[in-house]
Amino acid sequence: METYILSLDQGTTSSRAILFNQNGEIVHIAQKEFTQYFPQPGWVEHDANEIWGSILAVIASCLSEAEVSPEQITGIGITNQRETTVVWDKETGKPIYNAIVWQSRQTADICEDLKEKGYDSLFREKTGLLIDAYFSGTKVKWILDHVEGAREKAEQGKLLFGTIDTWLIWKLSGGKAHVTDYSNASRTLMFNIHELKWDDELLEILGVPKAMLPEVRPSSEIYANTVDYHFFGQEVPIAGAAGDQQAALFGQACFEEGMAKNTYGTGCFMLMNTGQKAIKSNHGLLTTIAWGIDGKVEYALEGSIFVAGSAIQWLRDGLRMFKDAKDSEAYAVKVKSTEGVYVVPAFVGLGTPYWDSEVRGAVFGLTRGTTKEHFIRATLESLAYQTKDVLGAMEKDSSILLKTLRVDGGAVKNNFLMEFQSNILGVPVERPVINETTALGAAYLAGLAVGYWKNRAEIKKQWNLDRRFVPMMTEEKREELYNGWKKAVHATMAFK
Ligand SMILES: Nc1ncnc2c1ncn2[C@@H]1O[C@H](COP(=O)(O)OP(=O)(O)O)[C@@H](O)[C@H]1O
Ligand SMILES: O=P(O)(O)OC[C@H](O)CO
Repeated sequence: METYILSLDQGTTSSRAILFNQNGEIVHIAQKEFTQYFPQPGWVEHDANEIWGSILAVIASCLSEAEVSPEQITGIGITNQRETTVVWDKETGKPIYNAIVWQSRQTADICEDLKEKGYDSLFREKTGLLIDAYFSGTKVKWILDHVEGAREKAEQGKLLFGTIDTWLIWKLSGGKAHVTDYSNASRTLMFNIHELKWDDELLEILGVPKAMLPEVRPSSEIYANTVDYHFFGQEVPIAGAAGDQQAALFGQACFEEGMAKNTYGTGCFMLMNTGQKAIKSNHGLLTTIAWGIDGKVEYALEGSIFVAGSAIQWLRDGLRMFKDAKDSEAYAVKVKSTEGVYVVPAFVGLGTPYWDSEVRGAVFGLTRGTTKEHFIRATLESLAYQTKDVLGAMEKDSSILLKTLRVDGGAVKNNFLMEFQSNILGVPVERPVINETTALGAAYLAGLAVGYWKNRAEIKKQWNLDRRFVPMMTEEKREELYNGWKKAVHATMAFK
């Protein structure tokens, strides 16, 4: 009987169930989208029960479409949109408010207040993060402040908090396990990443009772079995969990210090493994836990780019320049260069290393000769320049020089972009055969816990190269182009 690992990838817009075999190959994928709620400008919420329903639906369709029975599943790995916050009633299992999504800005005022009180460096020091509405801590506070009677119930231990991994493990185990893993805990603004425990001082400042927090566990471990009715009469071990970006770092087999991956989706998330060292950033990066495994935790530096693939969607839907994102490549290669055109897609501000939420997008260098092709090429190039900005910050903070960059996500199919990325970084860019690195990472974490794979050395061998892009540009050209980008970004930030 063939056996598999089932990976549950709970993302911001859809839930997916992916079956992997022992070679780390995809056997089947099932996917389901769910509702996005925008109750006020800048707010983003999900219905945690709808997410749970979407997970049950994709599990059922994945198994039935692949004709795989539950007893063939050796273990389940979970990976999730990070920071998104759920608070629910321990008795009834009902969420007391919608899940507040990582993108949501509804706690910006709470953050301003904390910053005014001078708490920034304390949070930075202990959690590796910045005080920002992005992270879970102020979202929990918001729910406790806004739902009647919630704080009192939380203090009595009647409410539970969890990021999406915690919520799903709790549901799958029929309420047996209230746990999270180190990588997810490190995104909450409440977890001390050096002492590896919930931080009493920060909890006090945020007004979050400790009783509602999950137990923090390794990323690769059996947390509980599923209750059998979810799996048609079979109990299956839930054996691993990690936040989606950290899971992708694992799925890309970036196990050694200095190895990095960049995911090109709606935005870009770039993570560099820094081993057992938590490196403090002076250049606008986050320090985060990559995973907890083999009795220790390993850390990463992380940079965020808010607009990447969504700039290509803007060309497609906003400017109607083409019908399909993939057409951008054919247009870009019709011209030899952008002829000095730069697009700075700061539609929602700029992330690492600028952290400027007020700035908005701009275009520079237009002439009478500028064509659609130049415009498209310049927009694609902006993804690569932003990635170079992040890498520059990483190299300065870590003193590690990157040898190669591993890439994944929707936009890496664009060969022009990948060639340009390698040229502008001056290092090779490696695209793996399996682009579903997030789900694969979670499968590996679970598989290691149940002995489906022996160790990381075995996993490393399964990483297969699809294509390697090597730099062909001269150092002078690279500098000239990148200097142009830096001038464009600084001019954009000056225009407010
Ligand atoms: N060939 C391509 N060239 C450039 N961008 C692309 C290409 N194919 C997809 N994209 C972009 O990639 C993004 C989708 O990637 P995906 O990893 O699915 O994103 P997410 O997980 O953030 O939803 C879209 O924003 C799309 O515009
Ligand atoms: O769901 P994704 O892939 O957009 O990822 C969201 C990130 O984890 C947010 O930090």
